Amino acid sequence: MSVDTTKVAKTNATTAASPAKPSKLAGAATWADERLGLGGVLKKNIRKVFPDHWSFMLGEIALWSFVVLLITGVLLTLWFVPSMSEVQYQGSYDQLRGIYMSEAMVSSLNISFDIRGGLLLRQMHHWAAMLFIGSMMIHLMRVYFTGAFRKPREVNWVIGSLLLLLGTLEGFTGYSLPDDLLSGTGVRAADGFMKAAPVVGTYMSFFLFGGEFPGEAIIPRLYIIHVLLIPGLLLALIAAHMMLVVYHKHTQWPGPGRTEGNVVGYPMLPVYAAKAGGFFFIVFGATALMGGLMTINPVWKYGPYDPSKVTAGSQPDWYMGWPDGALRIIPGWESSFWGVTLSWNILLPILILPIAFWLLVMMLPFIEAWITGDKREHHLLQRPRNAPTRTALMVSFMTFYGLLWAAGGNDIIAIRFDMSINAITYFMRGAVFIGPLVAFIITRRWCISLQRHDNERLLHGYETGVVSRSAEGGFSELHLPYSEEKQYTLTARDRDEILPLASAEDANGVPAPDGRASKLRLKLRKWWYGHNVQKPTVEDFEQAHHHGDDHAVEGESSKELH
Ligand code: HEM
Ligand code: HEM
Repeated sequence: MSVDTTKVAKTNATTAASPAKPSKLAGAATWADERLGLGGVLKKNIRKVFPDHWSFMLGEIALWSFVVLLITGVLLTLWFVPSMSEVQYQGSYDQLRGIYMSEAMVSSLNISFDIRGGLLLRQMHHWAAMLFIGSMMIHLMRVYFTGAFRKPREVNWVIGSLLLLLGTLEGFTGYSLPDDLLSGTGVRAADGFMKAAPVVGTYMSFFLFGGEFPGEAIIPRLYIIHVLLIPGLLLALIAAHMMLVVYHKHTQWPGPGRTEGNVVGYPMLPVYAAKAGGFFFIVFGATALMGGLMTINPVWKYGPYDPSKVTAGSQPDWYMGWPDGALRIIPGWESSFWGVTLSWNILLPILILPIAFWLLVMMLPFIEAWITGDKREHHLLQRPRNAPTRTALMVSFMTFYGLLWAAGGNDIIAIRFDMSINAITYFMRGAVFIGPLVAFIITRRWCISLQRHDNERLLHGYETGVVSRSAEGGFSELHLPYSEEKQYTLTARDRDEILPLASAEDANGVPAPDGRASKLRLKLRKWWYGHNVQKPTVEDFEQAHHHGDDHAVEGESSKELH
């Protein structure tokens, strides 16, 4: 383990360089350095220290699954034909031979049945897409739950939110490409959603489809968006995301020797590069295994897109499920103005809700900072229990998302559990509002009890399970103190402070222009920290250890308490 003691703010401070050995490699390096100035950049970063924790692996899974997507995607372009011209299928899949379909669908079938390793590639590409979006979401939660989005990492959070949006769009354009029944159903739904937009809707649809739906232009257009436009944007944003991780330095968990001003971990070279590089092969191997063993998107079963067939028995990829759920449970609200119908039942769940929810998630770091007034830099992570309101907020978002997602499968729930689809719809209409509220209350209380539990153990030691009987006949359980290291780690956190606001009035009693906002802010600030439990003071420790605590066994108190 190395400790990087440079101040975090001075992230790019250079260290003294050792003279390079004169060798062929050094000659080449000097040649490149003199022209590109890479030496300085490398010197700064090659020994950069990266802290270690299993949860930091989630961002890496997103990164490496993106690389797998790039590799498999580029290979797929060798055989995929993005054309809607109708041809007769003559390939080796018996059941569809002789049927007319688009060249795109024919090429997808050929990739699946006639090109050696083609099905593996398609399935690896699709599984990698699942892994990419899934790991990105779990990574988002880890960053949020541990407070890693706080100053100075807000911009990286915003970049991450853009990545999430673009990744979802990339997935949608991807599974629209093979032009099978699932693709067509999805694209047709997108056409309907667009047309629900007031005034510009029909124009947008005509613009995208190059005329009336479906036309002959949509697959080539989606293809360019899928293989060029969005991957280019993703690549640029991921590069910026990584550069910011290096620039800010990675956050770390508190522990002995770790402060807000240093980073404890392994150097980039050789340790971290080897670990991360090796991890790429694990992600690649896992995707290959899934692609090789598990069917995904069997386009041959659905057949080519046919507007007269309403259902393919197919579902969109899971990350599209939640707006679909909102669409399924919203009442059929519509209003008419001057002969124009506004379809709220589509506008709200598909256009307004996802954008509003995404904006809210993107703004979370700024909302929290506005409420708490905390302007400090944070490089030490927080345990979720030590930020009860924040943790509860994300759990309520997850509940909202999960319930809408379940509503997206209302037909499957109805069939599998032999239930009335109307009953499920009515239940979900209430549950999406009540569920998140209940989840919020339970999580917050849960976190606060966990905080109490921590304090209890810090002050009175942990239960050993050893019960002893006193001379008087009473029973008591032996408690032992935590190790000094653990005590330090548990108490290495700030006290929550409800910072005062600037006065709502000036010296002459004139109310400040944002007086109302300030009052609201103060109320929210008090609510945010609610009943949080603060870490014990030195006095608490002394009292617990020396004044009649039956359970506590003499132990060391943390010397790091403030
Ligand atoms: C974040 C990145 C990406 C995601 C999430 C993604 C997602 C998808 C998905 C879900 C499919 C449908 C696969 C299927 O038919 O089962 C697909 C198909 C395809 N993707 Fe991607 N993709 C990504 C990047 C790329 C890149 C970079 C390329 C090429 C440069 C590419 C090329 C293709 C091609 C050619 C197909 C059609 C293959 C076929 O279905 O037969 N993809 N993509
Ligand atoms: C294409 C998708 C993404 C990739 C490839 C990616 C990759 C990474 C990697 C490798 C790290 C460092 C290791 C780690 O902490 O896991 C990281 C850190 C970070 N990511 Fe992402 N990420 C992605 C999406 C997101 C999203 C959706 C968010 C949030 C909205 C986000 C916010 C952050 C933040 C704030 C950090 C710094 C965390 C810290 O220093 O503790 N990322 N990302």
